[in-house]
Amino acid sequence: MQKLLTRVQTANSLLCVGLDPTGDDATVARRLREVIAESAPFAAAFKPNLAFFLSRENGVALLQETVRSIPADIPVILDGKFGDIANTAEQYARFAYDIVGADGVTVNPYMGDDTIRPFARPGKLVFSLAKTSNKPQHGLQDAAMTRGGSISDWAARLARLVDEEMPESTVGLVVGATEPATVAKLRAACPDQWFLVPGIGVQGGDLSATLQAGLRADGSGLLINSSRGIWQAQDAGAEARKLMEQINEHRTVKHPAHA
Ligand SMILES: O=c1ccn([C@@H]2O[C@H](COP(=O)(O)O)[C@@H](O)[C@H]2O)c(=O)[nH]1
Repeated sequence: MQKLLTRVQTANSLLCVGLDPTGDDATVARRLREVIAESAPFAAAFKPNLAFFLSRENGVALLQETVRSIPADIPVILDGKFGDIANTAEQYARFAYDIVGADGVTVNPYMGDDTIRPFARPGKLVFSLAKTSNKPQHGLQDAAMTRGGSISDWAARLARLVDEEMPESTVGLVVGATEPATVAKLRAACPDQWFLVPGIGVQGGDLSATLQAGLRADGSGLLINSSRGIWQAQDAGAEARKLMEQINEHRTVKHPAHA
């Protein structure tokens, strides 16, 4: 957590650079190096998506090499959406933290509290799926997560669980930029938590509305992810800088004290 806070401050950025590498092996290795080097100055965090590495031979080695090549002061969140019973989750946690060297993970809380607990190690960042960006598919998700009340009740319950049982780690939420109204509800329910926000760019999320809905009073608390938008750009550095600046404009407008 401290690593994230320090990085957000020194880079003055809330941009999370997603690494979803596509292409043949030689292209991918070169492009990963380019994207990381060019976008690092503007990145608050990097988010490699596990699926894009596991789908290649030597994917784990490529992931380890990728994480090693990211500057040590920039947090790496392994997007694995891990979600299984406790003893299995323990194995995933070992993989993410000890084998890959990630600073944080995404988890899928569908199976219950014990899917999250093994990831809650001191200093690690755990982002639990809350409301995902794939809007048309929300029927099942809503049915599961709002069974006992609203999505805000669900988020408040998670925040309580974390406070009481996992105080040594930081648990945030994954909330899609495709539904800014839900971002606002979740921010009201969880005023202090960090939100990891995918869904801008190709998925059509509304960056401006999401920032207005989700920025905390201190102008922080969101990590806005872009994967394909940066990976596919002619100039990954220019794209990352542009996004970082767009995000910061909103921080300035909403929170003049943080200009
Ligand atoms: O709700 C979610 C949770 C995770 N993702 C992941 O984020 C990136 C988004 O990629 P873009 O190319 O910027 O659309 C990708 O790795 C997803 O698996 C998400 O999109 N929505």
